[in-house]
Amino acid sequence: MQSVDMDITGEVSPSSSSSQLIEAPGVAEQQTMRVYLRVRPFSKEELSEKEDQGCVLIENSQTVTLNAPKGSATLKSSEKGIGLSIHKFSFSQIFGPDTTQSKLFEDTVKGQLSNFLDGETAVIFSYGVTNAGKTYTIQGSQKEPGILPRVLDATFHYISSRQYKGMDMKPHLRNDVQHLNPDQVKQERSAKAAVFASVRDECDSLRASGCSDFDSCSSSALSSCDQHNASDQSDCSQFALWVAFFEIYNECVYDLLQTSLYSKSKKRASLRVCDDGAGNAYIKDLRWINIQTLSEASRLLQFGNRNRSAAATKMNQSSSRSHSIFTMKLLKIDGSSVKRISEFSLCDLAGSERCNKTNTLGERLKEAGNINTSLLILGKCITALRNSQTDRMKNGYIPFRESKLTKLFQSVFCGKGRAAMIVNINQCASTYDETLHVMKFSAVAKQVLQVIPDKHLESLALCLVSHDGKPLVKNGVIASQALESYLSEEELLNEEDEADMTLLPQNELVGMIEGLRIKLLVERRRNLVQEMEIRKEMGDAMLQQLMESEELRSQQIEELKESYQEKLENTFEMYKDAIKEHAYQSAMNNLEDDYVPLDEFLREQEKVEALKHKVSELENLMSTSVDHLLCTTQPQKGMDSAGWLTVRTADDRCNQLFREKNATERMCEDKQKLMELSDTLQKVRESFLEKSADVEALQRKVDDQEKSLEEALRQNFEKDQEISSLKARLTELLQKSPMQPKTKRWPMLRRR
Ligand SMILES: Nc1ncnc2c1ncn2[C@@H]1O[C@H](COP(=O)(O)OP(=O)(O)OP(=O)(O)O)[C@@H](O)[C@H]1O
Repeated sequence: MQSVDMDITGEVSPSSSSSQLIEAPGVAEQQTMRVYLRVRPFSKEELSEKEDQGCVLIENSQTVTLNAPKGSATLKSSEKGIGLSIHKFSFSQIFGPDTTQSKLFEDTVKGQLSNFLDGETAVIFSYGVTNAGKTYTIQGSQKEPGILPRVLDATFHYISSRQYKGMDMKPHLRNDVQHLNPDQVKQERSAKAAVFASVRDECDSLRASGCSDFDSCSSSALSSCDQHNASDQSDCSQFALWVAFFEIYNECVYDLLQTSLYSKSKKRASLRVCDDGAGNAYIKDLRWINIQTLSEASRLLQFGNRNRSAAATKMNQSSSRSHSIFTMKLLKIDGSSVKRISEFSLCDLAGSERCNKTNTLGERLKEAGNINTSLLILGKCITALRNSQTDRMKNGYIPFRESKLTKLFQSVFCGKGRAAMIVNINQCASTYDETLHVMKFSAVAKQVLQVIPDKHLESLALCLVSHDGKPLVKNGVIASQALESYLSEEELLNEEDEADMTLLPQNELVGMIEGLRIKLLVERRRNLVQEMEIRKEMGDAMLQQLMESEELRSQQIEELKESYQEKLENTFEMYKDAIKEHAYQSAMNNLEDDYVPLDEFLREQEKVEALKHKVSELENLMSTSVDHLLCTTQPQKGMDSAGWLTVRTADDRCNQLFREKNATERMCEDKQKLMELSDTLQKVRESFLEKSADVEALQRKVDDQEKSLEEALRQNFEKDQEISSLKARLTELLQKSPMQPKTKRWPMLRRR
């Protein structure tokens, strides 16, 4: 069963169309934030992997339907009755897979570009999951240059003959200009030359290999910009274009145009985001380079990209995990003064899906958390802006200052420029759930109203704004409540966030800030003392608690060890006794009656053999004697006394033989008995061997028991050692603890 969800924001109504614009002459202009959708085509690999499952259906130029494919979490949830399987969204304009880069530029950025050339500030976010085409949209390829080369090309086309060649006026802070002296100009030129020198060789080889180089990009798409600004051509102003390229990775800002960045040995330094004293965030020490041709711009972009991927490789990350931002500042110069500065930033945001991955660990977890933070805060800011705009009574806090990205573009969201978002999606079934998340985020962004003050009425005076972009000074009077929230304790203690106070132009403000600085110092000192006291107290209490629990634990372990040892010893003794008893009983049962020592048995056997031998000899002798006797004892007629003597002798001999025969028969009986005895002995011997095998098996069992006992004792010993090393470490840590006054550790201590 499928159900249809019509997003509140997705309903196609005249009010939500791209052209929503409320304007009154001389008054601020209001319009919803432009959110465009770009659907990239399938790659060959994706088609062969059957990623094309009709998940994305473009209904018309403003409405798109997402159908959850098989296996997606969305479909599974909808089958369980949670959520829906079809979602409809509307956008300012939708660009299908066949859209060319030039068409995208024409329909999305060209308006922003005109405003930029006209003196306004603009920012374009390229948002989406990894591999959705964000970088392709911003940078493009050599054949199909993206938005950035087209904006640069159009800008150079616009300022062509009115290029300001001197490099003595340089962007400073967020909206200011610094006038450079000849020495500084020289330094500026040599710094620029150094960057180009290091990138020249590589660019030549890149060009030779046909890699991305928008130097040769067509300028046909830009002709209408000239017409739009035709009126400007008439005045004699000149223009200087300065660019910066940086990335935000793990909530740290890195300059991508620093030559030292490419060094393999050096750890790249992160830059601070500061406040210019007028409520505008700027990146301190960010390198701005004055460019005068498209070729220079192309080389800088390549240099930055190379730095980005080199840093990414060094840190084993993917460049898609950082936000990369290319910013242009256009200075309109009249004689020796700058009439206005406009800014155009293109943000290639990190892949949004990283926030949802839960199987990340260590560095990756931190990275995912930080990407999550800045995208989440961007989402929170956009939602809070939308809420505070839809509910007039609501004056909620907008967390711009919670991430570097939103802090940098706070002023744009608060009406000092125009923001637009190009949402990039692929149509792959495997990334459907992430794509849906992106679409939901975009739907909220599309509801944000942008209030653009009429530039002619805009005051050139510096103006402090609070978190939600509201001025802190109204008609020269400081809104004390707003100021309290602006300088909250949290912010005061955040060293990274400190503003460059000395740069404020108005004396009263400087005085006020000086007062606040003194107050801050006093507060800090008080906090530090308090912190040390509490730390000491907590440390002592913790140490005491740890010692006690440690003692208790050692006692328990000792007792446990003893009881185990006793149990094992008892069991061992029991086994030993049982085996002995068994062996003894078996031996006694079988050997008690029949036991004949082996030597005796062998001697008896020898005797038997000797007797056997003697019996056979006697038998032979007897048979020969009888035969002889029979022959010789036949009474013969006329036998004399000698003959009778012979007969008598024979009788004697016969008697002797008879006696000998009887003796032999007795011996035979003896032999028989001995044979029986031998058999019995053999049986006893076999049974003895069997019992011996049993005894051996039991012995082995006992040996095994002994080994496991030894193993248990060894483990106990190792645990003992571990406990003592932990004790030592704990003591060491506790000794160190009170010496490190880190405020950020307090929540942990409090939890305990
Ligand atoms: N509109 C398009 N037409 C043709 N190819 C495109 C289009 N959009 C993106 N691609 C191609 O898709 C691939 C991914 O695009 P890309 O690198 O711009 O994505 P990404 O969102 O920036 O990814 P990551 O977040 O990883 O940097 C690239 O090979 C790119 O050339």
